[in-house]
Amino acid sequence: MTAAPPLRHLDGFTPWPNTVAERYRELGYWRGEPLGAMLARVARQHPGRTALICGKRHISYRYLDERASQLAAGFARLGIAPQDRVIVQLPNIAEFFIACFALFRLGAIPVMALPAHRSAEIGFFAETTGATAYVIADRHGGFDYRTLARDVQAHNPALQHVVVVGDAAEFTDLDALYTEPAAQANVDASQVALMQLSGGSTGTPKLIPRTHDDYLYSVLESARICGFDADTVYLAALPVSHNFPLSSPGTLGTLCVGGTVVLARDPSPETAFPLIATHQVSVTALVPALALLWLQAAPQHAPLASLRMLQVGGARLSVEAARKVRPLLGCQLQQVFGMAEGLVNYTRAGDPEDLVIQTQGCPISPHDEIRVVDDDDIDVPHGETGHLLTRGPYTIRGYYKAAEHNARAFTADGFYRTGDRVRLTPEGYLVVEGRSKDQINRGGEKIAAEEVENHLLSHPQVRNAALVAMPDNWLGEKSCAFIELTGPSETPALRLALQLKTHLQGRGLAAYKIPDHIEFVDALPLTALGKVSKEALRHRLARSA
Ligand SMILES: O=C(O)c1cccc(O)c1O
Repeated sequence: MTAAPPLRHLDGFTPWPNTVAERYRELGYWRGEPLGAMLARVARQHPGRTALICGKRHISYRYLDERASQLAAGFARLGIAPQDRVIVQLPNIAEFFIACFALFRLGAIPVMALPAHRSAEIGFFAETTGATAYVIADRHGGFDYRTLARDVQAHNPALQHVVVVGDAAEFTDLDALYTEPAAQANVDASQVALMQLSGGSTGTPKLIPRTHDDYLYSVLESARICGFDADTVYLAALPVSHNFPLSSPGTLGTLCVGGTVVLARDPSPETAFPLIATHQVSVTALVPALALLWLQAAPQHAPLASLRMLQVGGARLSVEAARKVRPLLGCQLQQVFGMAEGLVNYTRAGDPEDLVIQTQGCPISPHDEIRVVDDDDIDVPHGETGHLLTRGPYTIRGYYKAAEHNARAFTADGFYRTGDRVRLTPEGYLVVEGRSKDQINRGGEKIAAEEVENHLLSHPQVRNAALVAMPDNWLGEKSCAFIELTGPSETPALRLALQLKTHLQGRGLAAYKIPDHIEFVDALPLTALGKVSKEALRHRLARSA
């Protein structure tokens, strides 16, 4: 016998301090079970049960487990090795799970891109992670991802393999990769399993490394808190790579207890309601904007009799909308306040109606540490509003390869500065009152203001730009860019605004980040310190609304 080599963490990953990690293990939170092994275990328990429903395909646990192993062997043959990063950008189809579990089994690391991402985002992920492969569907939502892959590959020679579900063109056909499984890799559960994406507030997106141990703990505990079991039928309506539908408890939370995941191609009532009826869906998750759409559509449709619970998260749900969930959809509401960096809060079954409607729930774990502080990091009295700081068994200690940013985003003793402003109720539930980070939450899609401003500044006619949130009845917030030009322009404002949007598109920015509204100003208002006053700009928007 040779001794196991000493554990080496991925470069750019910040581990928990050893003593803290030991405590999480002693408590049984970190089980040492990699995500790939979790699937194998559930498949042994429930081989014949349906794991996934994707269109007409019903995929059993046995089949999912086999396909994941076969694809892992195929990925290994391509040369994908443990800890290699692989960008996964797939719609809600079964291959997302087969590919992710294949990578988990190899100890390779899926980077969870969203279908909406374009060359600016994917190029950044490729560059930052040094990914060697990129998994896409040929087309989805009227967009050809192979075109995007060509573009990204041309700029990132390390990205050797593009693996395609569907018509592969010159690339590798995912279906051709299934191979007889070889010996399984030995995956250490304390290693990075996947990378999630931060909504962020900085000039470039941030990547969030999550380990098998911490992610599975959050998923298993979420499943327990939310009452998921083998009879749960979960409808994945939101994009499955997003942290909420992936892990809170989401699709992984369903799969870890032997339930069934129904995949919806899109979250519209027209698509989702028939799926709920046909497959007797018992629970699903939405962002508030979609919940409003469902509430509006419900009276025109047959009752969603099987639906037991609707989870709403990603942005603040209004009290008025929250009150309508039971009368109009006939199910229980659960508020979910979470973040891909870790901390997730749920309202609980059996909570008084008021807590469910008025709060965003309480943390998963008794070992989630919560602080509510003022601008000087001093704790405010219980019940007062302040900045939310947190650390715990599934909250990261650092973004991937971001030492400089990490020094600001975390306290010296490892608390993550969430950028959310909250207060605690007497019961210890959180109420989100706002945020201190420079971000726009557009119906659950987070936009980092600085990122968009940088892209705007690349236009030759733009001297300065400021992106701020604009209240919107439907999405909660939309984005408005205030622009100071380099000089007088001959072009009419409307035409210039369109040119700026086209410019951003041309830079490969995801559509949700393109400003909804553009206003030209002679000079951006400044604070006493000479910084652009976003406060003044927001005021201006409120006045003109
Ligand atoms: O990122 C989020 O908004 C989010 C919301 C609910 C639950 C989660 O896990 C999340 O990451």
